[in-house]
This record gives sequence, C-alpha cells and structure tokens, in this order.
Amino acid sequence: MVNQAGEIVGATFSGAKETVGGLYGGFGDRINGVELPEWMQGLFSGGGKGDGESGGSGSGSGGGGKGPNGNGKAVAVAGATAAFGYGVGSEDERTEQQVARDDQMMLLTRKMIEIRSILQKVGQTGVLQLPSIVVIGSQSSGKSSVLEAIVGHEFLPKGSNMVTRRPIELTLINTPDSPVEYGEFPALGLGRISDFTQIQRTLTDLNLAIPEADCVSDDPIQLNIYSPTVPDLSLIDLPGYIQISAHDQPEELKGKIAALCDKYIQAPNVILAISAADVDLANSTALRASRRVDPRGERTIGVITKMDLVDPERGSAILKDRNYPLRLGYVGVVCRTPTSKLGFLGSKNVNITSAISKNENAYFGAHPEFSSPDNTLTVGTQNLRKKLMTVLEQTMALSLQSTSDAIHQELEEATYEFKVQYNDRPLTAETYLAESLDKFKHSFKDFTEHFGRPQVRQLLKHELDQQVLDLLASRYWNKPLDLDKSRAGRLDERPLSELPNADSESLFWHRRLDASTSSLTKLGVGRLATNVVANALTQHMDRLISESTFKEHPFAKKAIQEASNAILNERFYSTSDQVENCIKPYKFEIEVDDREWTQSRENSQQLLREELKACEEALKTLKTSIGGKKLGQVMGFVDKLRTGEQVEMREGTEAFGFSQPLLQKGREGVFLRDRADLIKMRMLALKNKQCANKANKYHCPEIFMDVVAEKLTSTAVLFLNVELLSEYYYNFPRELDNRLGRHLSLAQVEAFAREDPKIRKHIDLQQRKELLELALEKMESLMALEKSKKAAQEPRGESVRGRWGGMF
Ligand SMILES: Nc1nc2c(ncn2[C@@H]2O[C@H](COP(=O)(O)OP(=O)(O)OP(=O)(O)O)[C@@H](O)[C@H]2O)c(=O)[nH]1
Repeated sequence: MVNQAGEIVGATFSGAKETVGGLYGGFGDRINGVELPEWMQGLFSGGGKGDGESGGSGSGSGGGGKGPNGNGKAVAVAGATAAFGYGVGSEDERTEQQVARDDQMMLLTRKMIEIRSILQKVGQTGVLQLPSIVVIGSQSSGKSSVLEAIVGHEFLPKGSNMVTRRPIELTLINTPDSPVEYGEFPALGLGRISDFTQIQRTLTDLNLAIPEADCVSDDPIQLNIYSPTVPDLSLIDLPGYIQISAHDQPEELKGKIAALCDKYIQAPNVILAISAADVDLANSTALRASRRVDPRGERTIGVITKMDLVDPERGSAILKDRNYPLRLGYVGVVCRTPTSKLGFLGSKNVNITSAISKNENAYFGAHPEFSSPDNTLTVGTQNLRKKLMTVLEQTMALSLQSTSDAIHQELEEATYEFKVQYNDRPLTAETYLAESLDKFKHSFKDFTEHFGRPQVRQLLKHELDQQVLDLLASRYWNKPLDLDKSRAGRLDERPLSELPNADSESLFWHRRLDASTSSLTKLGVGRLATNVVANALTQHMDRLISESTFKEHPFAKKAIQEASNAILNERFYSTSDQVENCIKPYKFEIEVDDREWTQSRENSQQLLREELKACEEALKTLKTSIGGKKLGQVMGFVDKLRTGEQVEMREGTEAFGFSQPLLQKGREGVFLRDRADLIKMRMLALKNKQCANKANKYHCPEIFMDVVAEKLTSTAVLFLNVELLSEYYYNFPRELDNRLGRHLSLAQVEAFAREDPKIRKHIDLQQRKELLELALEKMESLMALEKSKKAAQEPRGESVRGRWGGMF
C-alpha cells in the first residue's frame, strides 16, 4: 500500500519538491511571524534535502524509504501537496503571507471538524450544526464522480435502482503524518476500513436498508475518510434529483427528494450545485434549487461536469454564464472515473487522483479556451478542491460566533439541569462501578465479621441435631401403627418404655445405640457439612446483592454469583474430603468426659423440648383443619383398628362415613400424639438420675448421640474454617475485582452502568455537559486565534476585507 501510494504520488507530483521547497523552504517553524500548526512543523522540519528529494522525486522504486526520512514521510509530504491542490498544472501564485494565513485557516477547518465530531456525540445536531458543503445535482449529473475525484477513491454506491437513499455526511480528514488511507463509520463501530470496496459495499447496504417503498430517508450515514491526500472537508452527498418517477417508484418520490435536499441546502451550508455540460444550464435542477434558497448566489459553487462532452467554445461559454452569477464562481471538471470507464487502474483501492488530474490536464491543456495565459476560467478537480477548502474555511470562520453562542446556550441548559437534578454530583460509568464495587466489598467485609466459626458451628450442629432426631426416631421411637400388634413379643422388638429398667448389659440396647452412632458418623459428614456452609454462603451472597446497588444490574449480579460459585466449586471436594478424614476416628471410638456428658444432657433435653413443641403444634394445626371433635373420632377409629378391636362398619355408624383423606389425617393425629407421649416419656427419663451418669449411656441414647454430634461438629468446623471459609473470604474480593474490575472493557463498564435507567440518565447528562464544555473550550481557543490573526494583520496596514473578499 505504501509502495503503491509512493509510486502514484511520485509519478503524479513529480514537481512536489520544487513546490514544497518554494513554498516552505527555510521558513522554520514560522512563516512571516506566524507560527505553523504543529503538524505542519512536523512535516517540514527535519525535511532536509534528502527528504524533499525522496518526496519530490517519488522515485517509483518505493524501496528507498528505509531511513528516518523514509517513504512514508515522502508520501505524506507529496500527499499534503496533493491535498492542498499544489499539484501539476496548478501554479501557486499566493504570497508568503497568504500561504501563512491559509495555513492558519486550514487549522481552523481541522479544529471545526473536531468540534463537529464532538457535537455529533452530543446529539441534537439540529441546533449545533456546523457548516458543510452540500452536494446536489440531478441523477447522472456526475455528483459521485466529483466526490470520488476529491477523495481519490471510488467508494460511493453505484447502481441503476437509485442507490443513494440517505444523506451521506462525509468528513475528510487530512493525515499528513500517515500514508495510510482508511474510512470509518463512527456510528457503526466497525473500526478502520482500508478497503474502499468494502466502504462502498457498506454504504450500499446502508442505503438499501431503506425500503424501496420509502425510497429516501433523512437519517444520515456518517462516514469519515482519513488520508494524506484528502483536504480537511465536510461534505454531504444527497440523493440525485429526478425529473419523473420511474414506473416502479412512488409518485411522491420526486417531491421527497426535493424536500430532503431543501433541508440541507439552508444557510450556513455551502451548496455545490452539480450540472452536466451536455445539459442546458437553464434546465439544471441543482442550480434552480440553489437559486431558490440563495438568490444572490453568495454561497453556491457551480460545478460543470462532463466538460469533455461539449466542444471547448461551448464549455467555456457555460463557465462564463452570467444568467445566474455566482460569487464563488463556476468550475469546469472532467472527472470520469478511470477505474470503471477506462479500466486502466486495476483495483478500486488505488488512488485515482493522479489519473483524473492527468486526464484533465491533457484535456484542458489542449484547448486555449482554458489554458491561455489570460484565461480567467477555473477548471480542474485540483482547483475545485482548493476552492472547496477555502470556501469552507471562510464559512466556518463566519459561523464561529453563532456556533459558539449555540453551544453556550446548550451548555447553560445542561449545567442547570445537572445542578437541579443531581446537585452537581459527578458520575461516570467507571466511578459508578468502582463505588458500587467498593460498597459491596464493604458489606461483604461486614458479613465476614459476623459469619465466623461460632455461626458455622451453630449451623452445622443444627443440621446434625436433625440427623440425630431422625436416627432416634427410626431406631427408637417409630412404632409402625399397623404392625404393632404383630411385632410385639418378637425378640428384636422391645418397647422403649422398657429402656430405663433394661439390664445394663442388654445386647439389644447396646446394639441399638452402636448402630445409631455408627449411622451418624458414617452418614457423610464431610459432604453434609461442606454443603451446609456452601449453601449458607450462597444465600448470604444473594442477600448482600439484593441489598446492594447491584440488584438493578443483571450482569453484575451474575458476575458476583459466578465469582462465589467458582470459589465454592473449587474448594468443595478438598474441603469435604478433609472434614471426612478428620472425623474418621469417631467412626471407631468415642470417648466422653463428664463435662461433655453434662452439656449434652442439657442439649438433648432442649432438643426434645423443641421436638415436642413441634409435635404439639402440628397436632394443633391438624385439629384446626378438620375440627377437634372430628379428629378425636377418627383418631379413636384408627386406635381401634390398631389394637384389633372390632369396628362396626355398617351404614349409620360413624366409621362408615370416614373418607380416605380423613383416615389419613386420623393416622397423622395418632402418630403425633404418640410421638409427643413418647418424647415426654424420654424427657422424664433424661431428667432421671440414671441419665446424669455417662456410664449409663445405653439407657440415655439421646445424650450420647448429642455427644457424638457435638464432637463431629467441633472437628468439622475447625477444618471448614480453614479449608473453606478463610479461603472464600480471601479470594472472593479478588474474584470480584477480576470479574467486575480491571478486566472489563470500557464498553462493558458503560453497558453495566446503563443497565440502571436512573444511572443512565445521570451519566448521559453529565457526558453531554462535558462534551459541550469541551466543544466550547475548543471553540473559544479558535476564536482567540482568529482574533490574534486579525490583530496581526492590522498593524501592517492591511485593509480588513470582508470574508469573501479574499476569494476574488
Ligand atoms: N465523459 C464524462 N463522463 C462523466 C464525467 N463525469 C461523470 N461521467 C459519467 O457520467 C455517469 C454518471 O456519473 P455519476 O458520477 O455516477 O453521476 P451521479 O450524479 O452520481 O449519478 P446518480 O448516482 O445516478 O445520481 C457515469 O457513467 C460517469 O462515468 C465526465 O466528466 N465526463
């Protein structure tokens, strides 16, 4: 690409060295006391002889640019000369003073384009519109060819079915320090596109997205083109005027296009009215439209295309037309695109400026009507570019004050709203996220201080208490109602009421307790304990989220939950294995001391008290649900069945009317009543002196089971604390930082903050205010520059001419 560009630029601008040397040689950083813009200094400083030569000769080898003053710079320098129209066939007759002034003006357009892009981000471009050059013309008048000649590339949509359906806001940005040419669609975020065919395809797609029935839309497409060979310009391409709608086009299309063009050709925009030389000027739709809004012809440039299609006398007569005199004049061009028509440039990515210039130079140079020394006509694309730059600069300069006033007013409104609504509290997506994250971490820290070993111990003990109750129930308390009678008297069934008086060596009761203890120690305490703590942590995290600002942010909520789960999953198996290993000794032997026994005696009494309460409450609920009397009857019936008493089932008896669900409730009632009786009995037993002594553990299984549960809990908690809790507390804030901190892209942070509508509004208003402030600051420094420029002119006795005066 660099080589290609170097070759073309070299070939085209073989006079660049002399031109650059002549214009800028020996100026240093200043020209006539006026400081050069920074990029200009960069361009011409250090550009010794060799540099100038490589840029000027553009040897065509493209391989010479290896040194510090290499090829890229050569291209850039030659490109700059091309960008500003000092190429072949365009004698620069400006004085040094004018050159310096123009340079400052170039800075002005550049700055204004910068400001424009800032204002585009603010939105509401209606009020804050900066002047642009608006291109109008009828279909096939050569509009696209002119724009492409200015840009140097074919990039506009082509096709017979009216492919320009939306305004294209084209911003050209001169990049003197870089040989790379590329386009960007700022609203689409597609990044840099250096393939102009791709730009053309995208533009076509964007245009064709407007349905054929609508045909035109006033929603503009923004396209920026960066190149060392384009001038700083902002142009707007519009759909071509049509005379009559084609049969497949809606009737109102003609009016729609005219209305769209009318919207754009209002002041302060400059109108580039394109007319083809082979069509009578009196019939030019573009000039007619322009005349309507600019009757004195003050801000219209007439461009006559296809000059090669009429004989030179006719051509020169058109350019001298006085029927609609234009202060900015007419320019004749021949900009048939060589790529498509002549086919001698293979790729659309090759810069076509030089080919068009050569073609124009050959044509206009061959006819004295255009090339004689006394000729005053303006011809050629290069001169058109120059004119566009100058006119836009001057229009921009004229609009400085009004634009600044408009920005000022918008800023005042935004500042007032910001004060009233947000009390000037600054907020950005980043600070919002950082603050929210900070607050969340604080609440997490707070939580860690209240959820430590004692809390884990309590949780786990409660869980094991439930396991103990289940084991006691299954091994001691449960008396299957219907099997009672048949099982009584069997060797392996002894009523619990016998336990207090049982022989202390009874194998039956020994086995019963040993089996219960073994079930408890072997139930998978490691897994159970880890699960209990992991679930508790998950629930607490959910609570913390629901109490934080993150509750409005699905993305952050998910990130926090994932951070928590990641640590828990990572630690789960090793923790549960460790805990299981550590409680292993209890599977074989359990030693109890007196203190432990006494403590567990209290615990188990408390546990039974609670269980009794639960039973009684459940019985109460049952009573309320079907009525106490009914429950009594059905329970009596179930009791009779259990004891094998004869029950009369004939019609008219109570039992006959019991439904299955009612019988089920009756069974439940009997179960709860019996369980309560049993627990009361066991509570009495535990209070008895017999259970005060650990030697009687077989008579007091509840106490012994509690001892085991206590031991399991204490051991498990030790390891849960080290293996799970501490690790979690250490890693969680770091995982949060990873997922919600520095690893998020700016776009993700923005998207996060905007999830909350209140925050979105706040950030939007603040951004708007900041952008307006930035635009105003730039605007004010530009105006100051303008002022100092005027002041610098006056002492030298120059008359201060009107803006347009400099043009003629
Ligand atoms: N001979 C000659 N042909 C030209 C010149 N400029 C443009 N053309 C041709 O005229 C035709 C129309 O040119 P475009 O640039 O596509 O015209 P347009 O106004 O953009 O057309 P629409 O997009 O249909 O509105 C194309 O075939 C061009 O090659 C010129 O200066 N001389």
